[in-house]
Amino acid sequence: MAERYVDWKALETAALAAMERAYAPYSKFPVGAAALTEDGRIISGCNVENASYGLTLCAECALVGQLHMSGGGRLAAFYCVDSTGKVLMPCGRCRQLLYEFRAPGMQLMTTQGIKSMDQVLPDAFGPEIWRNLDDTSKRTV
Ligand SMILES: O=c1ccn([C@H]2C[C@H](O)[C@@H](CO)O2)c(=O)[nH]1
Ligand SMILES: [Zn+2]
Repeated sequence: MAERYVDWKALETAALAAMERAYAPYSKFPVGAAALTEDGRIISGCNVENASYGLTLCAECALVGQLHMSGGGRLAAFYCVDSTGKVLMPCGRCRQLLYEFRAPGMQLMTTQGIKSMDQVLPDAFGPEIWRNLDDTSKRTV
C-alpha cells in the first residue's frame, strides 16, 4: 500500500493547541494529541486530570471522543506532544484506544520517527476477536 501523504506540521500545530487546553494541575504535565482521520479531518484532545489521580483521562481519551462527536471514521495519522512541544509516545492504554480506530496503514509520529500501529502495539488484542466470536455457539468458555 502506498503511504498516505500526511501534513505532520498541521498535526503538530493541532496537538500544541490541544496541549494548551490541558487540565493537569497534579502532574503539571500537559499533553496534547492530534490525529488525521481517513476522510481528512483533524481532531485533537488534551489530558484531563482528577483529584483522584487514577481517574485521569489521557489526551487520547478526549481525542477518541472527538473522533466520534465529529462524525466517526478511522485514524490515518497521530501526533502527540508534551508542554515543551516534544513528541510524546502514547501510553500503553492509549495505544490500545488508538488501535481500535486505526485506518489501514495508520502512521504515528514517535520519538524515533514515523511508525506503524503494529510497530508500537505488536500482537494487539483487537476488535477482530469479537467478530470471530460473533457466533456464540463457537465459544468454548
Ligand atoms: O499517553 C499519554 C500518557 C500520559 N498522558 C497524561 C496523563 C497525565 O495527566 C500526565 C502524566 O502521566 O500525562 C496522556 O495524556 N497521554
Ligand atoms: Zn494514555
